[in-house]
Parts: sequence; structure tokens; C-alpha cells
Amino acid sequence: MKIQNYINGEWKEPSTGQFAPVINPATGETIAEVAMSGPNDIDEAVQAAKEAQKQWALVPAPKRAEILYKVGMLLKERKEQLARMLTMEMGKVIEEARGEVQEGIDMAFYMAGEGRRLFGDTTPSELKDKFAMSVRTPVGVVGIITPWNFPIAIATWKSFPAIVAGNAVVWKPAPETPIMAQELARIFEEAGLPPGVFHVVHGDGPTVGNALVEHPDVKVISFTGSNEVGRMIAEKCGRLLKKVSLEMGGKNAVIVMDDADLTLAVDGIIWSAFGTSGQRCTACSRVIVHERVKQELERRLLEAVKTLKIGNGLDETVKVGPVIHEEALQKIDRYVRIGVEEGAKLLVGGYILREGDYARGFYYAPTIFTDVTPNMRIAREEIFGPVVSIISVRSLDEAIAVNNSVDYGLSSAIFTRDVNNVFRAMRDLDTGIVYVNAGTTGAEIHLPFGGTKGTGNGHRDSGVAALDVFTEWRSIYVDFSGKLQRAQIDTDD
Ligand SMILES: NC(=O)c1ccc[n+]([C@@H]2O[C@H](COP(=O)([O-])OP(=O)(O)OC[C@H]3O[C@@H](n4cnc5c(N)ncnc54)[C@H](O)[C@@H]3O)[C@@H](O)[C@H]2O)c1
Ligand SMILES: O=C[C@H](O)CS(=O)(=O)O
Repeated sequence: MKIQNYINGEWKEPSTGQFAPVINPATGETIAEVAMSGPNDIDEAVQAAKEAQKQWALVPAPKRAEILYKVGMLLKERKEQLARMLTMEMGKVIEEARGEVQEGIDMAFYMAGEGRRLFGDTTPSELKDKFAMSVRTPVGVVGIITPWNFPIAIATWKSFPAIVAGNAVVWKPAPETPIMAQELARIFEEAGLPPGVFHVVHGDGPTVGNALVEHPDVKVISFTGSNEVGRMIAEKCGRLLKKVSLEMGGKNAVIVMDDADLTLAVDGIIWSAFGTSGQRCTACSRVIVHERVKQELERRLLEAVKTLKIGNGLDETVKVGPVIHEEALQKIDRYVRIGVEEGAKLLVGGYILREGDYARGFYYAPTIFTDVTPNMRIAREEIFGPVVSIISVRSLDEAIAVNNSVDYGLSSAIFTRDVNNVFRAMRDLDTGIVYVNAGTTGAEIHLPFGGTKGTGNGHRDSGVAALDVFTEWRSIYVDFSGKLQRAQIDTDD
């Protein structure tokens, strides 16, 4: 299968004529080829988007929303088929792939609802016979750049609010996972989205992503990916005075207090540390445990890890799939070596699986370090694989300080039965998302998604907050007094 660009409602060869293989990480097999476009393809898409957006912005928002409802229905009808393709291109296990498609469905219906809201404000005016209000207006052409770990959900988090708000979208997906992008474009087409409102241009970051970022007619960039690339994009957008929303990495922790329900805590840690093979921005990569329950927690975690079946995610009994590619395997393994050199104790795992069924895919054994100190690199840097570090503390104050000591601030969790601990954690954990008695993953689409510090730049995906990225506020004053009134001067009248 050759995956083409989708520009102005047509499937088009890249202007470069070049394609790259798409590899199934579970088997190492090439399952498709993806267009490796050039800046000309971006320009073509942006010009078409600019034209189409003018008409799209005039379509009443509830009518725009009707297309999103259809998109939601089509996603729902094809959920199983899409989930299977997702597992094949990205590697996550099938139940998680279904969950990811479900996020897209939920987002479609939620944002379609926004088509009948898109609330602005009305306020009193300072003057008689004058009406004051603010309304959201679309920004124009929106550029979306996404990672491979959630190849459909993140695109829906960004494109659905952009489209319902009256913008046109040019999307550059990660080259590792273009199949979901192709399927989403097909669904938009079938749902009746006018040509030119949604485009997909495939290719690598430095060429195609950069061309999108630097294009003068792209008014907003919404990026999800690594901190390194996000910073680079932010610098460019800063120079161009372009609005940019960044959702980047995490170093998320689960805090386990001495009064915690350990059965729940183990379940939460295992799911959020090893689900998606640790390749979620919200993955738990630190466990901050009260010293009184450390030994028991470790014993139970070890037991639980032994039950995890590793393999091809299409097998319903598999709990941990492969990681995305060989480069990721090597990066994870380098961090494990660093952890050992730093003096952390390897409790379980710590190696690449190469034998038998694992020979052709990219599999890393679920890995737990203990006796980790907060200053070690494995406790501070994003590894993005199935590796978790246990750090022992003596109090909630210390746990919160350790949680907050990293450069990232996406998600955190606390397991405790003490309501005072709960409210302290809700107030003091410096992350965009806080879970109580649940692991660090599992965001729901109607709440804002994003984080503090190195995780983001103050914007949010999801929820109503996403609309702030894709709209400008316009303040409107209507004077119906029939005479010249001057605000801040004629105030006595
Ligand atoms: N906070 C969140 O919401 C969230 C969600 C999922 C993943 N992530 C993060 O994503 C990362 C993993 O994904 P990845 O490896 O695909 O990230 P990445 O930063 O390497 O790539 C992300 C996207 O940016 C593009 N890109 C790369 N260089 C570029 C450049 N110079 N200009 C423009 N675009 C460029 C890539 O092609 C890809 O489409 C992790 O750090 C993870 O934490 C964050
Ligand atoms: O990035 C998308 C994920 O769905 C977020 S979470 O891991 O489920 O919280």
C-alpha cells in the first residue's frame, strides 16, 4: 500500500516522488510505504486551505458540527478495523488501540456539541444604549504536527476543535504512523467535509514539519511531541510571532502513601508504567513510595510483572507490545545502563528481547529499578519505554517535593485513604493532571489535557480549553443611542 498526501480533497503523489517504508514494530515487516513530501506539497496544501477556509468560516457552526457527528459515527462503525490497523502500525495492544479510537469517537461527539455552543460573553457596557460582547473567530489555516504514540487520538484532539471553530487544517503526522492519518482523511471525505478544509501532508520533521511551521499563511501551530522538537518550533514561532501550542514530554509519578490500598496501587502502577510499553506521555516512570510500604509494594509489583504477557498486540492475551522501532529499543537500553552505573538496583527486566518470537520485532522487557534517588538521570529524564524507578520517601511533604523536582509537569497520581493527603496532593502537585487512587494515564477528552513546566507552554488540548488555541477573541461594541458617545469621557450622561 502506498500512502499518498491528501490535498484539496485529492490523493496526490508527493512532489519529490519519494516514499519510505512503514514497519510493523511487532514483526519488523514493511506494511506500507509513505510519501516523503517536500516544502512544495505543504505550500500547495496551505494555499488550498486558505481558499477553502474563507467559505468554511461562513458555514454556520451547528452545520459544521453535523459533519463531526458523521465523522464520529464512521469512526464508531469502523472502530475494530481501525484498532487493528493501529496496532499493526504502532504496536500498542489491541485493547489499548480500541481505547484510542474510542477517544476519537468521544472527541467527535464532544466537539460537535461545541458547534451549538462556541460560547462568547455578553457584558454590560459603561454607556447607555450600548451593547458589549465577545465572540470567538477562527484563526484561518491551522498547522498540526503529531507524534506516533497516539496516531489517531491526538489528531482528533486538535483537528476537531479547529474544524468546528471554522478553521482549515494542514496535518503532518509522524512518518512512523501514516495509516491512521489516511483513514481519518477518508472518514472526513465520506462525512462530507468540503475539499480543502482538511489536508494531510506526510514527510519528515525537519523538511515537511518545518515548512508548515515557517509558512506565512499558517496562523497557528499545534504540536505534540518531544521537548527537544517543541522548543525548536517555539523558537521559530516566536520569531514569526505565530501562535503555538505545545504538548510535550512527561516524567510522571505515582505516589504510594503508607495507608494506600496496595492492590489498587499495584494495578495503577503496572497499567500506567507498562501500558503502551511505557510510550505514553502520561506513562508512570517514577514510583514515589513511603518507606513503610516500600518492601511490600516491591514484592507485589514483581509478582504482577511476571504475569504480563509480552508479544504482538493483535493477540488479545498480550499485555505489553513492542516499542516503536530499533532506535527506541537502543535508547531505552542506554538509559537502563545509565541507571545501573548510577547505582540504582535492577529489580526485574533491563534487557532487549531478541529470542524466538521476539527476534524480528522491537521488544523490551518490563523493567523496574529500586533504590533510585531523585537526582539520578533515570529519575529525571523521559525514557519513553517500559522502565519505572522506585524512590523511597518518609513523608507526604517529601513525596510532593520529589514529584515536583523534575523539569516536566504532565501527570501525577497519589494512592492514599487519607482525605487530608488527597486535598494536599490536589493543591500541591505541580502537574496539569492529578489522579487520586488511579494511575497516571486515562485522560478523558472533555477535560483540558496538558502540563506545566517543560511539558507545555500554557495551552491545552481537549476540553473547551482546546478552542482557545484555534480561535481569536473579538470584542464587539454596538452603540444604538444614535449619537456620538465617547467611552471613558461621557460617563455622567
Ligand atoms: N504531552 C502530550 O500531550 C504528549 C502526547 C503524546 C506524546 N508526547 C511526546 O511525544 C514524544 C514522542 O513522540 P515522537 O518521537 O514522535 O516526538 P518527536 O518530537 O520526535 O516528533 C513529533 C512530530 O514532530 C515532527 N518533527 C520532528 N522534527 C521536526 C522539526 N524540526 N520541525 C517540525 N516538526 C518536526 C515529527 O516528524 C513528528 O511528526 C515524547 O516526548 C512524548 O512524551 C506528548
Ligand atoms: O495522549 C493521549 C492519551 O490518551 C492520554 S492518556 O495516556 O490516556 O492519559
